[in-house]
Amino acid sequence: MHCKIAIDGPAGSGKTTVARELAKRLGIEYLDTGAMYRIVGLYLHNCGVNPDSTEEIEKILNEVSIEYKDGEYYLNGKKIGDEIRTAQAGVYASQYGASPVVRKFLTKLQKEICANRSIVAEGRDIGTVVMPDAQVKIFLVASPEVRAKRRYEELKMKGLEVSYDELLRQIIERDKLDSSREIAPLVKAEDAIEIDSSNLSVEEVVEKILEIVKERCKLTR
Ligand SMILES: Nc1ncnc2c1ncn2[C@@H]1O[C@H](COP(=O)(O)OP(=O)(O)O)[C@@H](O)[C@H]1O
Ligand SMILES: Nc1ccn([C@@H]2O[C@H](COP(=O)(O)OP(=O)(O)O)[C@@H](O)[C@H]2O)c(=O)n1
Repeated sequence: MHCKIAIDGPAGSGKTTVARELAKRLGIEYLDTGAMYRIVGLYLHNCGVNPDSTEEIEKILNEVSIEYKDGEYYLNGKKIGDEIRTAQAGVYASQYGASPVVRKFLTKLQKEICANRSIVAEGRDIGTVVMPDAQVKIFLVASPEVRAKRRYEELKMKGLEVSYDELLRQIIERDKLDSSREIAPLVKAEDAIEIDSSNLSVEEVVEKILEIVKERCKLTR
């Protein structure tokens, strides 16, 4: 039986770090759905598409192909790099991620990737929309200040010029956008287990989730 693990939560709560480590230890696939929203958001922004225009978005997405191979993403055959990891790309992902057309396009792809395999998928609507039948659903949270500090350290390490205050403002704005949008909002799934990582190390979060996985997925590792 496949083991499906959904990790949802706001920006900087630790989803990517924890999901990657879990997938590695369990020897199963991993999917970062946020990267897909960043790819589409950045592309639509660069095409000058109005986030509110369904027609314009539909027209562009009809000519877009996104592939996911061995943990790498390709947009129209071109491998995606760190250009999607900027704070601004996260803002575009949020802006265009509120469009029903973008969500339909990406959710279909995400469901195809998650089908018929054990996988750890992370994002905002995995436990509610992409993998509602996941045996393990985690809602990973942390205070906005802790999340902004983590994102600040992360981007600084990448050599990017960032301001903590600006990151905090963007994180609070994205939280609001993500949780208040009409379609597939960031909400805790009824059967999700909430974990606050504000005062936990990565290892402590991973261990907590592994315990739940072993119980629900009957995995030995
Ligand atoms: N529990 C934690 N304690 C300290 N730092 C963390 C923790 N979880 C994640 N981080 C760090 O915070 C930054 C953001 O984590 P990330 O996994 O990208 O969050 P998300 O995917 O939820 O946006 C990364 O640099 C990561 O190493
Ligand atoms: N399943 C998902 C994943 C991301 N997103 C959107 O994409 C944005 C960027 O997602 P991300 O996971 O890369 O962002 P971080 O949490 O890493 O900052 C989020 O703020 C959401 O607006 C979404 O709507 N649904």
